[in-house]
Amino acid sequence: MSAVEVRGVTRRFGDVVALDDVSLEVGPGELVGMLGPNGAGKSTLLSLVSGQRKPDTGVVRLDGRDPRDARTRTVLGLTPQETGLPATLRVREVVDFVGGHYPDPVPTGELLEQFGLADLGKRQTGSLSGGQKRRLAVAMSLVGRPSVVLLDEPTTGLDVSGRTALWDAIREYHAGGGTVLLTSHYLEEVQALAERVVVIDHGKVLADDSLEEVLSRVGVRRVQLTDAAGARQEHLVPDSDAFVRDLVTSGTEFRDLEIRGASLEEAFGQLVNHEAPEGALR
Ligand SMILES: Nc1ncnc2c1ncn2[C@@H]1O[C@H](COP(=O)(O)OP(=O)(O)OP(=O)(O)O)[C@@H](O)[C@H]1O
Repeated sequence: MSAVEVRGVTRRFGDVVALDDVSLEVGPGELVGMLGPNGAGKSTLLSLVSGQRKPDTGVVRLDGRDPRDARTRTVLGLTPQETGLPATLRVREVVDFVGGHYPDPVPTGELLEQFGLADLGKRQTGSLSGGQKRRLAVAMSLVGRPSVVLLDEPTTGLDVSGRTALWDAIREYHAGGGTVLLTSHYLEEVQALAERVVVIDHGKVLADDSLEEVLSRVGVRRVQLTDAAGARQEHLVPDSDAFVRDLVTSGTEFRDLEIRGASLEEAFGQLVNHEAPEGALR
């Protein structure tokens, strides 16, 4: 049985089609990264999987059951994009409160230790830095020993060491058999963590495969050259051999030709800008 199943799901907000016939399955123990530009539909998808919203059409299952049923959600941990922590409650109190909703929570001290928050247990959450709040928000998603965790941009706003520490915590959870579906704007984050990447734009799944496979299917090459006027030009092309043949045939003057594979950012840009070569995507 899939940990997460989304089948033929459409969700509109007024005239906006946030999700357009989306299907996605995440198996138990998988770690899937969801990428897409602002407004692509990622958070909407997570809100359906976590039972906060209902699809207009289609089916959403969490652990084989309806996520709108509170009993289903005892298997779920969630870090939304923004967490409204009660400012006057202490860190320990907030973790105790969330853990109290689950049958077998991780002891609060243990969890705070794991997330480098042990010294902050008595602090009111309103006094935490943005990065500390973010760490607490991710820690809270794991307090109930969930089998599935949804993380919406878990490391946004964190410095490099904070990000690395959270990656380690996510990896540890995953190594223990946990299923993770996360969104990110950091391609390096998806590359560092995910085995599989789902690219969404305008409410549609553009690609769903291993990161390497997605990149190779995009197959973008970056060609740089200096033209007759001495200006450096850059072209992102699907077939650099054909591009150079055409260049030479056309008699255009150039020098200092350089060709290399595109970076992740460039490849992702091609994917979501619909500039990918015909047939490049599934
Ligand atoms: N409650 C709402 N009311 C109206 N429109 C909404 C609502 N929630 C989302 N939308 C719209 O649905 C689309 C998808 O939004 P969503 O938040 O799912 O995108 P996202 O991929 O998570 O973006 P981001 O990376 O910026 O978080 C957007 O056009 C957004 O404006």
